[in-house]
Amino acid sequence: MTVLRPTELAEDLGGELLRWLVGQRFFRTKGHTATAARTLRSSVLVDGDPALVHAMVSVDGGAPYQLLFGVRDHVPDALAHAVIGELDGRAVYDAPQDHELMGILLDRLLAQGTIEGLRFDADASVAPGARPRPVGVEQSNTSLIYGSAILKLYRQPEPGTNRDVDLHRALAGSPHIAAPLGVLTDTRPREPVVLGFMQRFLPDAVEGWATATASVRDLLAEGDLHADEVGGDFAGEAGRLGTAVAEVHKALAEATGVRMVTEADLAEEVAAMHARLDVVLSEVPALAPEEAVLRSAFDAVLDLTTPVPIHQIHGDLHLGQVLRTTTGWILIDFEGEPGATPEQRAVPRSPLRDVAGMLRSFDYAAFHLLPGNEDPQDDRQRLTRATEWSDRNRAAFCAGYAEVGENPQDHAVLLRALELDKAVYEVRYEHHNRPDWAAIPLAAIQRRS
Ligand SMILES: Nc1ncnc2c1ncn2[C@@H]1O[C@H](COP(=O)(O)OP(=O)(O)O)[C@@H](O)[C@H]1O
Ligand SMILES: O=P(O)(O)O[C@H]1O[C@H](CO)[C@@H](O[C@H]2O[C@H](CO)[C@@H](O)[C@H](O)[C@H]2O)[C@H](O)[C@H]1O
Repeated sequence: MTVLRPTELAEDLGGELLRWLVGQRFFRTKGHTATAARTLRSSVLVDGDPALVHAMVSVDGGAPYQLLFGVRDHVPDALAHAVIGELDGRAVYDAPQDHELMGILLDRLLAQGTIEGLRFDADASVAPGARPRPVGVEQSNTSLIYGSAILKLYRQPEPGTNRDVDLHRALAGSPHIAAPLGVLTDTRPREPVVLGFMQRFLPDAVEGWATATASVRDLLAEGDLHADEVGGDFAGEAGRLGTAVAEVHKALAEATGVRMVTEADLAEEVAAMHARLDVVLSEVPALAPEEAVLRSAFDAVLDLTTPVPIHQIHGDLHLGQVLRTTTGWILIDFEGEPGATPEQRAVPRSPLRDVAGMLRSFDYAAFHLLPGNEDPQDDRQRLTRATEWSDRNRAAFCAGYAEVGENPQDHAVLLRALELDKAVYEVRYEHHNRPDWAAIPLAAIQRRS
């Protein structure tokens, strides 16, 4: 049985596909109307009922998205929510949600190596026959768990080398990463595109955000106790996390090279901070009162005289990018700064940028339960406790980091500028994605500026 017209599946689905796409978390151009989808490349990976079509689809001429379409005569109830549209009486749906098709896909790739231009290079330990399940957490790409392995399908993969894969390989052997197991590549374009990355799945892993926010909830529930008195105190974990991040930085510096920052690097960094602020100010007027203080915090970096090393870093570090396992902290997702071009992501940066990202995350964890509280008395008490939690864990993280690397607090001017720059980024992110949370980074800027 052949599948509809795979080379024009996106065009044939038309408005139905665009409506579905704009509602997906991986759709990057939020706030814009999508008007036309074009199939750049497609392959039929499974033919029959169900069928599986892999397609690279560009929306309004932008960088293509990796889409996997399932096609069935009758969609079972369990997949009804994944349906995108209907063509010639057959339902077309988001195939990563179909464990039957995703299981067949892995088996085919493992058996043949390359199928319709898609090549899977996998470690011998990846066994066929596993049926996947979804990760079940919010994410920017789409990951599937196949027994002891997890496969991340990049939804908007870039041509050329893939930073996530490269840095995991550079860190091979580190106890703070999940071991790389395989790479799925689209070999058809002149410059191959990494479509997927398989890693060891850590079944005992809990996201840092979940463990940190559980601790905050404990504290806020016990209004009369201090952060160091409640059972769920997080400071020990924050310290160990700081040490793990410093160890990853040390390994990255050794594996990818390190040099001292120059005046030109600093000037470029500061110019980028101002440019980001310009954009956010034009979109979020509530930030305007903080403009002068922010700009002077950024400019202070130009006068730095203490030497600062720069090298490849994680680039997007926050509590959602670290997993606590029974053997310690693991860092995941080395794709780098969100929204940046591959060239910008490849630029060596100060490891303090990652530290700043994590400090911002402690602040988020501490304050995310506060907005919307209507009792002003209660508000003051909870605000005090949240501030205490944030200060305690930020300090513990830096102390843990200083056991291996330089003490981040010895670089107060740069750290402050990087943290404020991250908060400015977050104001925009929240404004577009979670307006109820925009108050969290805004309040942080007001407190720290
Ligand atoms: N090796 C792993 N073991 C266990 N869970 C993992 C692993 N890698 C990722 N996860 C889970 O999948 C989620 C998404 O992974 P991530 O690489 O951050 O994807 P994305 O780039 O789509 O955000 C993580 O937050 C975590 O819950
Ligand atoms: O999912 P990504 O890694 O691409 O990151 C984006 O989404 C994050 C939210 O999931 C967002 O992070 C912000 O909120 C977190 C709490 O949900 C907090 O821990 C982070 O510190 C804060 O920056 C991130 O900014 C955005 O790029």
